[in-house]
Amino acid sequence: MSYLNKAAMRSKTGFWPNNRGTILGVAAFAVVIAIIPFTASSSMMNIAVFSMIFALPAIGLSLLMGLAGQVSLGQAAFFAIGAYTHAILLQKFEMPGPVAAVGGVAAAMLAALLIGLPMLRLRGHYLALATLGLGFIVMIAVREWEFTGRTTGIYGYGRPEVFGIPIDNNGLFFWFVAPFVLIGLVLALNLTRSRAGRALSAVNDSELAAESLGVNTYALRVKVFTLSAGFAGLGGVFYAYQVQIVSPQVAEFHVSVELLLMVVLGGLGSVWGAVAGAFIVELLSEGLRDLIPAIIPGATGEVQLIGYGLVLILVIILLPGGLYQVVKSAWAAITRRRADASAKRSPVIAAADDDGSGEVPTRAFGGLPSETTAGDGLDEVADAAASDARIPTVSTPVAAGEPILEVSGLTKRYGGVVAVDDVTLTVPAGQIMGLIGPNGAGKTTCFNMITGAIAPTSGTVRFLGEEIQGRKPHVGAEAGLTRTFQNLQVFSSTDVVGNVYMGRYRKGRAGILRGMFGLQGREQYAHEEIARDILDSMRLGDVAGLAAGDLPFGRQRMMEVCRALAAEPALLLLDEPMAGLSGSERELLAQLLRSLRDAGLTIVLVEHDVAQVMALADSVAVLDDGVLIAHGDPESVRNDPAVIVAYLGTDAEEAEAELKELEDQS
Ligand SMILES: Nc1ncnc2c1ncn2[C@@H]1O[C@H](COP(=O)(O)OP(=O)(O)OP(=O)(O)O)[C@@H](O)[C@H]1O
Repeated sequence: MSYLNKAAMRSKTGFWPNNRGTILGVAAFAVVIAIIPFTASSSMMNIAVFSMIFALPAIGLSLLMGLAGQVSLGQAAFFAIGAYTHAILLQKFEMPGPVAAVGGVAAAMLAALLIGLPMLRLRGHYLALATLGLGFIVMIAVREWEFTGRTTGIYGYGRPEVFGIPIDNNGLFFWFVAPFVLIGLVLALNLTRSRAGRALSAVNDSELAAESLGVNTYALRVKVFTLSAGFAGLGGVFYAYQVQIVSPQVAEFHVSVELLLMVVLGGLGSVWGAVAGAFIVELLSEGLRDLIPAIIPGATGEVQLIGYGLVLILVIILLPGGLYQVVKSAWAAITRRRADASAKRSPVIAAADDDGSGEVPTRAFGGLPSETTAGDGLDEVADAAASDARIPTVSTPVAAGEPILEVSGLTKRYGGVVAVDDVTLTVPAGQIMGLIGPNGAGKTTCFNMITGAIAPTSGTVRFLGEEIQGRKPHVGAEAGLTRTFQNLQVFSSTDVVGNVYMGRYRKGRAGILRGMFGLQGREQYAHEEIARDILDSMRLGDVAGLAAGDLPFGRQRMMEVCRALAAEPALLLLDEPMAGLSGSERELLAQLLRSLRDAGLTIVLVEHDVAQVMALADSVAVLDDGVLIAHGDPESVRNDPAVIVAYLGTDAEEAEAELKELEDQS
């Protein structure tokens, strides 16, 4: 099910989540929060307060791990920085509570920014290692530094007051912290559904594809890491208030493990899961505190870590998706049962469930079942498409015939292999250029260098007059250079329309803040409409709501083309877009490409179907062993002896006959 809920987006923009289920969930949570202090015992109240406090860093960690795909093993460091800064500002500088609290959150965010700026440039697990290191540094620093009170810590700064009322019991403190958790939860939920949140999910699925649609992955990750630390810092502020003493214990490794456990137990990628995880781990921690000394006499707090470790291992093995997955599966089972029941009642739906599986195709328009295999029913729709296909908007920043892409001396070496050797080419605007060559000729490497997926060994790439070689793919994408991939790069965590919606990224403006405050509903809705229109134009409207990973290969390829077109590119690089398509799908795509070219779009087409390239392209460039051996109009390239020999590895006359035969066959 797509996050993009049209009706909800039409009706609502603003702070509160724009999804009925979420609003109900938040309202129910608010009611539970209101009731707990009246019903819980004093020991349960204590657990509830700490659950609320730790829910804040857990929400932050859930955003970082679930959304941005980055692991932090030192969330406790930011929690501790928040707690210490708050306590120091209160006690040593006698600042008012709210100012000290803002200082605590700001200090945690600043520390994250300083760590994140260098670390998030690196790929892999560097952030996890850096945050682990930071955790130890913070713990040792506060333990050794006179200013932070060494092992004794900071204390004697008094309890908070709200409108003159001292917050001096667990019930009041629970209500004091609860609104912040509730607001934090709503902000985080809004973020997961926002343009920025969806971009982060896309980055998790395929960083290359997301970058190629204009997503600056580095900047987004730094922002989410900083935001995540802000949540941790706020948790630290409340912790300092609640325990009334901030000592080095707060920065210990086991606090980071506890937070990690909350997020994993709740379910990575689910903000609700992080909050539920906080309650469960606090209960578990209380249970282990009693259980472990009973099993192992004389056991200390360190042994409790073993308990956490065991639970973490068990969850990863038995419940890799955490509680979130359990709830999701249960909900899916309930809705399936409901669908079964209504199918029995409705003869129309029963007829649609023709395989008797009980699974009725979703969004089945125009009589096509949604899970068609490549080619099923497409012959007719391809014919229909010939007359009524709507053309996605294209941008035409330069006049037809003017150079839009200039590649000069482009070279890529991998050790002794020269994948691309001194290629110089100019692509004029408003034309289709075919880039062909035998396997391993260097076509994809050329695309990768032009788009920034890899840096050239030497040479320049100018797009719209700007040199972009060696820059990250989002730089070219922002300027209107979009591509598809030979090896499909599907955003499998979302549905088909969600994939194409991501193509609209460069046309959107809403950032993380607007996303968190839900101030982008209209923009999101408009982009979803465009995404659906593009899917319709490629006859994929019937599968818009399906999980992208469930589509047959050919339709995934078409979806990638739709996604690239959604970006309204000025230059579109297509890497073997016809591979795996049925005959009718190829025809539909060829037709679309012609129409797009006529509308002003410049296209570079890498394709093994030589006949299609010759029929479609205004000019053809031929690579062989990384060297550009021919470039010109299709007819002259077709008859170029060097091309014939390179392609077929035989003498020119024989090769020409073979080529003709191949073309006839295809
Ligand atoms: N990362 C890499 N490391 C080493 N060699 C590479 C790397 N990537 C590509 N190559 C080599 O560079 C050459 C060009 O590869 P490339 O994938 O660009 O060719 P291609 O024309 O796209 O081929 P195909 O039509 O089969 O997709 C090949 O010899 C390939 O083995």
